[in-house]
Amino acid sequence: MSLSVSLRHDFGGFSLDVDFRAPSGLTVLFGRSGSGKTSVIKAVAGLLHPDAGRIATADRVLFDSTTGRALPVHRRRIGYIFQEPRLFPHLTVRRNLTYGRRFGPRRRDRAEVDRVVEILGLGALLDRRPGALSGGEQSRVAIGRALLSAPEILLADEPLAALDEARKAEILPYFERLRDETDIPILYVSHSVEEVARLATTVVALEQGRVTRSGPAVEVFADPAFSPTGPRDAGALVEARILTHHADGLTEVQAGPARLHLPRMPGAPGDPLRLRIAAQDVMLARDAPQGLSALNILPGTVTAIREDAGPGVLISLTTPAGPILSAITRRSLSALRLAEGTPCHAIIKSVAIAQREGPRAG
Ligand SMILES: Nc1ncnc2c1ncn2[C@@H]1O[C@H](COP(=O)(O)OP(=O)(O)OP(=O)(O)O)[C@@H](O)[C@H]1O
Repeated sequence: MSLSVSLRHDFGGFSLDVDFRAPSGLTVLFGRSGSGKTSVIKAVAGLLHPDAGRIATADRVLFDSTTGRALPVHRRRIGYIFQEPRLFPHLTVRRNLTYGRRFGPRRRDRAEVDRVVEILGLGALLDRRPGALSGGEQSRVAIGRALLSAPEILLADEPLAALDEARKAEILPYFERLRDETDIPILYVSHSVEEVARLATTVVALEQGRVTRSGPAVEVFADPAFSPTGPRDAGALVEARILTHHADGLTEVQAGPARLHLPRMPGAPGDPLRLRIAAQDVMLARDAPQGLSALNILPGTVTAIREDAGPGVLISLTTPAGPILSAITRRSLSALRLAEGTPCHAIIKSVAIAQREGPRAG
């Protein structure tokens, strides 16, 4: 299932003109405050009538300005997760979850409730009222309620913004499970690079009402032109799987045909990991280095160079582990005579690799 969004709208002082596809998985609408993220979400939900455009899933048109079709909000089959949980304080968790839906005693209904309760780890909370839940638990109930509205699309507008770091860490794994275990497209608004790096299957970057970059998260993060908070924070994403935990405290992972060593990670052999390798933590060498303390050395080829004002440059390279970014100085760029197509070696300090894609919740 996928969602395609094409819309134009003029607010007077601000205009929105976007065109993107959200395949199944989690698509992060990413951008600064005022870039138009919420307006896009509202248009998909039916709360904003764009001047022109078309919004459709594979089998349903929600809005089409050329035919005049505009499904009302309640017929769009959308689950909406807000920043605030907005639960009914006088109802139990169970009744909050099923509110507004006629859940009968049918086996299928019960199985659906059970599945959502399991995914979100709500089993022990069902008879409590929201007042007796932590902020993170309330958020999980709100996510469950959105899922149980049988949505074809899930919209989440900065769902973690109101939570502290500990609560965010508690909820993130549940979004990972939703992404991996449901096949509805999830449109997720965020301006946090960490959330995007961790959750996004697809990234749609917005600036002043326009899409500046969109595509699979791994490709977008490997683009040296995509450094939303400046080159200092640039970093590539690498998809990997745990191979072995070694006795000396290192975990060995497989990334494509390459193997990397990282500080011990929780998780079992076979578990997937998404690694973020900061460009600042990757050095480059023309020849295969010898006698270095760094454990991870990958052969690569330069694919793009971004030079801005200032002493730093960002280099993108293809490696067997996937695309990697490296931040080096302009001086090193000329000393190493790097250009597109130059073969070189990326040296990654093992401690530079962070961010586990789990732990599995529930
Ligand atoms: N109904 C409206 N009338 C006029 N201008 C509007 C309206 N709704 C939004 N805008 C303007 O459109 C721009 C984008 O707003 P939007 O809420 O979509 O941004 P955002 O990226 O979600 O921002 P934030 O991260 O702060 O929530 C802003 O400049 C806002 O002032």
